[in-house]
Amino acid sequence: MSTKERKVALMGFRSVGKSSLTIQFVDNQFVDSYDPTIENTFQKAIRINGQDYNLELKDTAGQDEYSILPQSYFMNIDGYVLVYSVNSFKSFEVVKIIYEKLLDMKGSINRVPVVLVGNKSDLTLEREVQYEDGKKLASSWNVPFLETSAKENQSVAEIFSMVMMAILRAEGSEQKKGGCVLS
Ligand SMILES: Nc1nc2c(ncn2[C@@H]2O[C@H](COP(=O)(O)OP(=O)(O)OP(=O)(O)O)[C@@H](O)[C@H]2O)c(=O)[nH]1
Repeated sequence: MSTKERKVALMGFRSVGKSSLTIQFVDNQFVDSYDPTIENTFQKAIRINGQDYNLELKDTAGQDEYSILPQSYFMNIDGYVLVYSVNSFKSFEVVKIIYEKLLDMKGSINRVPVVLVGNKSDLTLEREVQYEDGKKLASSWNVPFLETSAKENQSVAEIFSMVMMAILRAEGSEQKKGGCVLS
């Protein structure tokens, strides 16, 4: 079977760990230093239910509540990973604003595959956003939710299998049987 292409953008406030999650997933590495992203694209081969995909990941520059999102964040993107960090209430507020902007741009958000991610779950003493708050927000959007740690490689691969499953569901091509297998 031939390889298919899907494109996913990671969005969220500055320094929530978008690059770290991407690099952990693509290269199995965690870098402690902080280097703000302008924009980066990564590729990863992924297999879901026996089908090979080339997943293109667009690691965007961090946004804030005032950011005007460029057209390129909406064109040709199949799904979105919206990231906040559990030690930043501000980043949780910003992710809500980004979602609203996506909704405005995409129109029919119900068909736009989104996964909500609360990263830096290892920072237990600095936590400002509770698991339940993330869960509630995701439920109100009707999207999957995960808490992750790029640092400890907790639930990182799951983000990308979840977004792929959401994309396939939206396309109506999800296979009814069999689990989701990453390789
Ligand atoms: N403790 C902890 N630190 C993390 C985690 N993920 C990222 N970091 C750190 O947080 C800082 C920012 O991470 P980045 O991955 O650069 O964040 P970003 O969202 O890509 O940032 P922008 O490029 O500004 O949008 C870095 O110092 C990372 O090492 C995590 O899961 N746990």
